Amino acid sequence: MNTYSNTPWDALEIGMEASAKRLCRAEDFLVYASSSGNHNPVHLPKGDHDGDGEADEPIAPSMWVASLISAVLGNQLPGPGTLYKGQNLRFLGRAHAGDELTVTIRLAKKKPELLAVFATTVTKADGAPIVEGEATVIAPKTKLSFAADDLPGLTVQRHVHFDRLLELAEPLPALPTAVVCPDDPKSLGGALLAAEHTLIVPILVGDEKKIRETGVEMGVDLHPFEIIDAPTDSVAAARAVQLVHEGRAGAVMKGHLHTDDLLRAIVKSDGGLRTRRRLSHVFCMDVPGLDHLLMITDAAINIAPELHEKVDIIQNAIDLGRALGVEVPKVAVLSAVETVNPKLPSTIEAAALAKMADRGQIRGGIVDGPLAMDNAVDEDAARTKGIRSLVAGHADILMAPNLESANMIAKQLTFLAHAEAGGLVLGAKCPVILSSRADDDKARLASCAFAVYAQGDGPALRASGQVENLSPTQQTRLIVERGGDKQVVDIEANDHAGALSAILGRADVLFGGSTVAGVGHRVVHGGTDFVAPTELTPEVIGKLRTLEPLAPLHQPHNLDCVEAAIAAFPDAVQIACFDTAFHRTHPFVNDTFALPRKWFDEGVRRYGFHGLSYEYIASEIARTEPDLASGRVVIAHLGNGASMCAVRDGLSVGSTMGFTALDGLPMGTRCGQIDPGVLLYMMQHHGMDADQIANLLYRESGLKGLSGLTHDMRTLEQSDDPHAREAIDYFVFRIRRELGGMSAVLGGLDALIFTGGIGENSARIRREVCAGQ
Ligand SMILES: Nc1ncnc2c1ncn2[C@@H]1O[C@H](COP(=O)(O)OP(=O)(O)O)[C@@H](O)[C@H]1O
Ligand SMILES: CC(=O)OP(=O)(O)O
Repeated sequence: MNTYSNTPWDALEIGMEASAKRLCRAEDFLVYASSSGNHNPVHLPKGDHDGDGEADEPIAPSMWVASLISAVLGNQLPGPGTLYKGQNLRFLGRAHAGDELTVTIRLAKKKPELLAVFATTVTKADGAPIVEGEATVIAPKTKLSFAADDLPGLTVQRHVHFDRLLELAEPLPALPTAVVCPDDPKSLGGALLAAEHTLIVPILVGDEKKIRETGVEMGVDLHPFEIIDAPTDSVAAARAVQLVHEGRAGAVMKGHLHTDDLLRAIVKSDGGLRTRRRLSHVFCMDVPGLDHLLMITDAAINIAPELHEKVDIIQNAIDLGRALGVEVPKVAVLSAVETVNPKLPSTIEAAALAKMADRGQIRGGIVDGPLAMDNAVDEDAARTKGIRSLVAGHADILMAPNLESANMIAKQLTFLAHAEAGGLVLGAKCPVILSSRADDDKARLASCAFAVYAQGDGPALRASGQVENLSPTQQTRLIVERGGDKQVVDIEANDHAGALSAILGRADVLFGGSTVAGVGHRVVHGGTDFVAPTELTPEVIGKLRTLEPLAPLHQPHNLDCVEAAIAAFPDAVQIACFDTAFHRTHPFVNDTFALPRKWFDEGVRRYGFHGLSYEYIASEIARTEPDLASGRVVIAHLGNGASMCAVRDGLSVGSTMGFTALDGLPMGTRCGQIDPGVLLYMMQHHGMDADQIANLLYRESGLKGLSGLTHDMRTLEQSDDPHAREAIDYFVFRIRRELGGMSAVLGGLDALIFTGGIGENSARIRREVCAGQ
């Protein structure tokens, strides 16, 4: 508590000084406007000072700045008991929100009858004075002190989080949205308002006559909008669902129809928008005074969810939180108390949910419970109760025990704490915007903005491409895909540096006008040192170069590209993501060779590769097949390089590739698993040196070596040559053998997933691998 005491008139001495610093905040200007009644827009956030239609930065009201002088006089010198007699002011400059101001007063004169005259100045951080003047005060006669914290707190009813999200969402691509039955002014107005703010492109689905009549009644022009005539509510809902299937809509918005009618079309098992996730509703609330968004779930759909349903409800909310920019959302599973009590079933479920999250059954956030409302959102309450938790006091998401309690929390916040609420239904193939008749414009816009975030997968892909046939004997080609349009361009390039410069040459055509802020690189080998994405400094590049002998087909080219990209974009941040990193959760038995220990310690171990591919697949499993996220999964990445990975609970527990990307499955030109005795034989009986053996194993073996024809699976599949057939048979045989071994390691198998050029495209290989399984 701040206690101030004064200096009575008798003790004041000429030259005495006091000062205070104060950061100007937009809230201060709002409080001033409210208490003084001065609503001059130049002092208000978002005010338009010059009438050009654009919001200007608010200017601190001069009398508010001057009031800071009175604070120093009243609190410090002379302090409590001081009364103004007069103050003259000269305003020399202006302050804005964000400026730090320093107020200084200096006693210039003492006069009879307790009068004291102070020179007063207010300066900005750069020392420039913005106010100068002189204060004459009646100083206190006797010693006094007071406690500042005795004042009541003030909360300004602003919704800064929504304002910020809307500002950030408006420049994003507008989301094509099927608006179902917008045939009353509220729902049509909400859709048109969101379109005006470039959040959605509405497709109006419903009774066309009624929609047009509503447009006339509201005096709005509906020409720019597509209207799809659907005579009844249920036909309109079904048509909206169809628009999503056709890829024409990325969200559905409820208009003037019963929520049940809309949801019935969405959850329809045949042709609806169901995923394996349960549908749930999330309220996102901007609560005045709270420094972050607060999400509450489920206040609208699941009445009394059971444990497994709560898993989906939490996961939906975490996914939305992440889409809204909360990196690791903190989830408080609420009950009436924060200890597990068998008489309160919600406490037992909360504890189970927290444990499930620890074990990876809920992902992407931190889940803790049971927590009571006070210690979920208030740090002091959590501290007082001695709760040690990353969530307590800081919850982003409140998971309520049931619909009634969630609904009450959300409504209390809206109507008692003046929160603004937007909401979405999640868990379907696309977000469903459910606004309520009570929503104001900001709430409606926020719900649409949430849908834009929920539907966007972070940064948008503007173009992709690859270089093919990088060899002196073939015509090298650059293939670029952009918005469904594919272009194939012949390029002059014999090596990776040439290929990269061809790519960079196109970058300007593709992204003209944009600057490159960052470049992400796949780097195959991270060794023991690099287990997470790492910025590529000269020192890091040096260390990665030492790993080139362990991945001669990849590492040197990866690093050549890094250096070419640094030269092309010197100001961009360059990040390496490692193929080995995902496998660092392997148990020792997978990673070691049965060699003397010193070799393991020196880094001679099974690293495993294709980790970026496996990590992506694992994240997609969690997103699209949550039931499998904690399952036993084998992923077969079958491309020119080929390997398999055993995944349990989303983590790699084994890989067929080893110290180098040679081991395991046979590949396009690599041998895969081989008896090391073969290499000794080659050295001892054929006099082959390391380079010759490396060339044989990396470039002349695998499908190419066995078939004697080509490394390319497409050509082998079309060939009648028996050696081609045998090469494919060997490929399939080794995959099946590894699959058996991995299933044993996992203690069973819940799913086998294929990826890579062969895995994705060759139905024949998939069929032969799975035959009889
Ligand atoms: N339709 C297809 N049928 C069979 N194999 C295919 C098909 N399309 C691509 N492939 C094979 O995929 C392999 C290349 O896989 P890919 O993952 O693109 O390569 P990389 O490992 O070099 O990234 C080649 O053997 C190619 O023949
Ligand atoms: C590690 C590896 O083999 O990679 P790729 O499949 O790209 O050759």
